[in-house]
Order: sequence, then structure tokens, then C-alpha cells
Amino acid sequence: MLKTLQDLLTKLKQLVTWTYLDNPAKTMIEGISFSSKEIKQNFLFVCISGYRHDGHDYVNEAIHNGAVAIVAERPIEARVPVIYCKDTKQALAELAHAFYDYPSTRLRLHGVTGTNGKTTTTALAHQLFGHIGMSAGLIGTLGITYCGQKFGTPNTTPDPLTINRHLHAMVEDGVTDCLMEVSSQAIAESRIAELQFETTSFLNLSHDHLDYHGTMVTYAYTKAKLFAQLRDSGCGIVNADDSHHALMLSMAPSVADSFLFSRHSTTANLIGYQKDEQFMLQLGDEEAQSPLPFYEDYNLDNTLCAISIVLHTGIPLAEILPHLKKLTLPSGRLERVTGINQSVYIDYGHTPDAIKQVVTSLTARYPRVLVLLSAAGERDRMKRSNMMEVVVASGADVILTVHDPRHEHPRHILDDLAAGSSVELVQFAEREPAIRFFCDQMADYDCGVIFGKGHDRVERIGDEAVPFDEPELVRRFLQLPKLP
Ligand SMILES: CC(=O)N[C@H]1[C@@H](OP(=O)(O)OP(=O)(O)OC[C@H]2O[C@@H](n3ccc(=O)[nH]c3=O)[C@H](O)[C@@H]2O)O[C@H](CO)[C@@H](O)[C@@H]1O[C@H](C)C(=O)N[C@@H](C)C(=O)N[C@H](CCC(=O)O)C(=O)O
Ligand SMILES: Nc1ncnc2c1ncn2[C@@H]1O[C@H](COP(=O)(O)OP(=O)(O)OP(=O)(O)O)[C@@H](O)[C@H]1O
Repeated sequence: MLKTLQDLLTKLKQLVTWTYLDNPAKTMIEGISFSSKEIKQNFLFVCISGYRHDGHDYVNEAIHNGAVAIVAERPIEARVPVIYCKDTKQALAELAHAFYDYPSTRLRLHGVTGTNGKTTTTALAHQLFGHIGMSAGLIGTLGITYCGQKFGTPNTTPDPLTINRHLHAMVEDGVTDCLMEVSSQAIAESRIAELQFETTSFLNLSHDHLDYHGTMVTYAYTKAKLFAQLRDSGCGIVNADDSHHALMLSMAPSVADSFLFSRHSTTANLIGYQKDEQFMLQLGDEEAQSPLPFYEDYNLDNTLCAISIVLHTGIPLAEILPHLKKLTLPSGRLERVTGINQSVYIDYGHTPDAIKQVVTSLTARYPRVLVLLSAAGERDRMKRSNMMEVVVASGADVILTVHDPRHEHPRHILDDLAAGSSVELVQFAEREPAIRFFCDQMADYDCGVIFGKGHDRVERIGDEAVPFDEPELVRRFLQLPKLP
């Protein structure tokens, strides 16, 4: 990509002032970065003030590496032009969208938000598009996927340069639809600013990330802002069974369409529920049924949302129907450990509602369920005791441990979890011995579930990321003789 500095500056909506500009119409910008380490010759450096560092402190390094202009939000000394904006995170999103030729306007972008189920829903919609023969892309926790290529990302919703670079490549490769997980942090940090969505979907809202958003009201309002980025011709898709759905739709442009899916409401546009191992569907006057893709009600919510997204692109329900039975859950989402006789599941549940949904569905299917419950270090403390409470309420037996303690003391995490129970519990400050003990107990249970890590294959301890293969550990420990 190549743009003149002038081209890009005219796209900045919150431009305040600049120091001097040396013929911006002739200054060619070959790339943009917010990391001084990644700046190359003829790049534009955008200073972002982060949690650990402040990009404004790295301007000299950026210039040394080839930056020909700087975008900043506080006064800096530099021997290249400095462009001042009110908010450099917003500016970064504006620049990224313009630099990559507004790629969100050149395909159908489908944003999915909600406390739980984003990865699952986007993966299910991606599978449906694939089965139908359409070329779709996917951006989310499990990485970026399109046209047989896969790229890793550190975030659920990446930074705006990464998003727009891949959307541009998708357009070039003929991708028509892109599914994108949208986290509330990404909305708050303007990572998705400027993107135009063909559909925005809302799954549910429950306790999470209150360390970041402070209150549930702010958390809900932040998520709802996604709906303000719908195209006029777009559609806001919401789960009518979650009371926050009206807030989401209230933020959509008045000319945009709305579409409600539900397992309970009789007035929703798409209704789906399970009956005798069948998935019963009703779309207006049209009734249909398919073998049940999943037993869990929450996964039927995710499926209904995925169907709603595909329906919006003009694909009829009859064309979607034969593919529902082929759907599979993404890695680490109620994933049954293979190669063993016992029913042991690995699940990424890390919110009270996710854990409640999973444990409720397992206790309904299996008489004796054993839960290995854990919480991560340096993440929302307030939810830990609630996570414990929902397991206690389910009647399942529970062992406690931690995952990804980072710099937090495991004792601290365990105490927070244990506060949700009135009885003494078996607790392990390290995860591997906890899994060993859990496996030793499995002979007395019909089913076991290990919460926390899901697809993740590293443990974050201090500043280290240590390889950690949970399914492999389960297989190994279940084959060993029981500990004395
Ligand atoms: C807490 C948080 O949001 N951190 C994000 C943030 O990192 P940071 O604030 O630590 O960045 P920093 O290291 O302080 O650096 C600040 C600036 O200085 C620059 N810098 C720094 C050093 C240097 O030598 N030169 C230089 O230019 C950096 O490039 C950066 O622009 O900016 C990074 C780049 O965009 C993000 O990758 C990173 O997300 C981390 C990985 C993260 O985990 N974020 C969480 C909160 C998050 O976003 N989670 C949601 C999912 C939630 C869910 O669904 O459950 C998500 O969307 O992933
Ligand atoms: N619709 C749902 N409602 C409640 N819980 C759900 C739902 N879908 C999935 N879950 C639970 O949440 C866990 C994470 O699912 P998923 O990765 O799809 O959600 P997510 O919103 O992408 O989470 P994250 O943003 O943290 O990656 C699952 O392993 C399951 O425990």
C-alpha cells in the first residue's frame, strides 16, 4: 500500500494542529505502525499511550527506524512533522481504514458481541458459509482465517491495523463475508472504530470484565456501541431471551433492520428449540427441523445467531438446514478429551454464566459430575466467588485450582473462589497436580469437566509463558496407576 501524507491527513476527523508539513502531497507513506520497533523507512508512527508504555516516549526510535511523520496526542520533540490529534487510538483506526482503502465497505462484515459465545458463534457461521460454498473470513480469539490461511492474534479483537490489513487482503482474495468477534475492550479502545458492519449480533450479557468497565451499566453500554456502526442497509441481530437486547437495538441507525432470535419468545423472527433430539425451527410461517446439532441450550443460542447472520446474506433457511448437523464446536469449547474411556471435557468457561450453563447441561445428562474449577490471575476478581456459587448450586462435586496466575499469588485466587462455598474444598495452588488428582477421582464419576484454559496451550506464570497441553495431561494421568 502506498498513500501520500496529505491523503491520510485529510481523513483524520479529530485533527488539532501540526508542527510543519514539508510538501505532504509528495511525502509517500509506505506503512503505519504504533510500535517503534516495527517502524520501517517512510512509515507513519502513531503514538499510543498504553498500560505499560507510552508510545510518545519512543518517537526517537521510530524516527531512527524510518518514520517520516508522527501522530501524537501530547506535545513531543521531533525532527519530522508531528500531527496532533485529540485521541490517537481513534486516529489510528481512521488512518488504518483509509490506508487499506476502506475494506469494511467492500465486503459484508458481521460483528458478534456478547459476554459468552462469540468464538463459538462466529465459528459456526463461518462453517455454515463454507458448507454453502461461500468464501468467508474469520477474526477472533482463535486467530484470523481466510482462503486456507491462518494467522495468530494476541487479542480477541486485534488492533485496527491488523483488522484492516486482513480485511483488505480478504477483499483482494474474493472473500464476501467476514465474521468478527467484537470484545467490549476493543470497542472501548477504538479498535473497531470506523468499520462499517453489515450485521451486528448480540448474544448475552452477564458478569465479566468489571475490573475494566467498573459497572454492568458501562459494560452493557460499551457493547451496545457496536450497533451504532451498522450500515444503513444493515441488520441488528439480537437474542430476544436476554433483556439487554433492546439497549443494543436502540443504538442502531433508525433505518437499519432488526432481527430477533429466541428459544422462548413466540414473537421472535427466528425461533428454535430442542424436541426429541430434533432442532425445531420457525422462521415466520416457515417451519423446519434438523437433527440436534448440540445438546446444550446455550449452543443452540449460538447456532440460532449463526443461522440469523447467514439468513441476512440472502441464503434461504432450506439451504442452511442440511448443514446444521455437520456443525462442530471450536477447540476448547466443551471439547471431549479423545483417546480415553471416561467422559472428560475441557471448557473455556471463565465467567459465572458460562460455568453455570455448562455445568447445568452436564448435570442434566450425567448423574455424577466432577468439576475442576479455576480462575485466572490478574483478571476480574469480583466474578470468582460467583463462579464457585454456580457450581455449588448445580450439585456437582468440585476441586479448586488456578490457571495463568501471572503475578498474582495462587493463594489469593483460591481464597476468592472458596469464598463462594460454605464447605471445605480440595484446593491446589498448581494446575498440574490438580489435574492429576481430578483424574484419580474420575473412576467415581460419570463425567468430568475442566474449566479455564480451553484451547490455550500455555500457562502464564509471572512473565513466563510455559507450554501446557491439558488434553495430553488428562490422557497421561488417566493411564497412570492411582496415587496412594
Ligand atoms: C491491557 C490491554 O488491553 N493491552 C493492550 C495494549 O497493550 P499495552 O497497553 O500493554 O501496550 P504497551 O506495552 O503499554 O505499549 C503502549 C504503546 O507503546 C508502544 N511501544 C512500546 C514499547 C516500545 O519499545 N515501543 C513502542 O512503540 C506500543 O507499541 C504501544 O503502542 O495494546 C496492545 C496492542 O494493541 C494489545 O495487544 C494489548 O492487549 C492485551 C494483549 C490484552 O490482553 N488485552 C485485553 C484486555 C483484551 O483486549 N481483551 C479482549 C478480550 C476479552 C474477552 O473476550 O474475554 C480482546 O479483545 O482481546
Ligand atoms: N451462548 C452462551 N451462553 C453462555 N455461555 C456460553 C455461550 N457460548 C459459550 N459459552 C461458554 O463460554 C465459553 C467460551 O465460549 P466462547 O469462546 O464461544 O465465548 P467468547 O465470548 O468468545 O469468550 P472469549 O471472548 O472470552 O474468548 C464456552 O466454553 C462455554 O463455557
